[in-house]
Amino acid sequence: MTYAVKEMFLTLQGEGMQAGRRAVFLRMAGCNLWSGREIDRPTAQCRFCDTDFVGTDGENGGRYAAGALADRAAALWGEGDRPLVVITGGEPTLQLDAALIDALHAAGFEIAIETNGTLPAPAGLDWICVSPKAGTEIVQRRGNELKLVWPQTGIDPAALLGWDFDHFLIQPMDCADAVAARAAAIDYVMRHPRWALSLQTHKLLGLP
Ligand SMILES: C[S@@+](CC[C@H](N)C(=O)[O-])C[C@H]1O[C@@H](n2cnc3c(N)ncnc32)[C@H](O)[C@@H]1O
Ligand SMILES: Nc1nc2[nH]cc(C(=O)O)c2c(=O)[nH]1
Ligand code: SF4
Ligand SMILES: [Mg+2]
Repeated sequence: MTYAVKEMFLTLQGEGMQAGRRAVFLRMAGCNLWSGREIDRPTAQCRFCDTDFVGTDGENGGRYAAGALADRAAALWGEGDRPLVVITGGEPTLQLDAALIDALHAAGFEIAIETNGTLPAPAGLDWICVSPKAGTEIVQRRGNELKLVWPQTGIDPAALLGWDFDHFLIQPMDCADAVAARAAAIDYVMRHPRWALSLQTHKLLGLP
């Protein structure tokens, strides 16, 4: 079994409740809600994606076996305790399995995942962030944080509050009208204080 990796790099977690932590980002190739081709964006299930997850041509990209992938992540982490890997994509649940989780744990990592929630997250993860997309069926209804990109039509945040998450976050959509999206997100949180604002701080900082 090998994993198709778009890119892997060391940065700060930019989003959510763990924002600011040093982390190795492991971006898996491919997604089940969009092909990643611009020509398909208008008809995709998820149309606001800010990420290139096509192919394996990025920094440290390629096809890896579990042990080799964990070794490369550990090399990127280098020295320093509390190593954290954030597995994202694309949609990481298309590929992530027990063998890779075991290899990353054996290398000493805490493992966080960023997922759209349409597929079950495998057992053994240390942090689960689910980011629901309007019009999709979410099967992963428990985790550490639920991070809703806003505004999205066709999804009622109030209906998500019954799910089993510790944190409910609203993240402004990065889009042509990002100023309006930010205002809408602030307005939502001000009127619904069970939600907190999540910013994409890496973009503000010029980090990957
Ligand atoms: C690129 S996705 C990859 C992981 C997974 N496929 C998902 O959607 O959660 C990583 C995170 O970025 C968020 N995101 C994607 N496009 C965005 C945008 N234009 N503005 C704000 N957040 C965005 C997603 O909702 C998700 O929380
Ligand atoms: N720095 C940084 N933080 C992030 N948090 C979630 C990201 C993602 O694309 O999943 C992301 C990302 O792409 N970069
Ligand atoms: S589900 Fe995630 S990776 Fe897939 S298109 Fe949407 S934001 Fe991008
Ligand atoms: Mg990103």
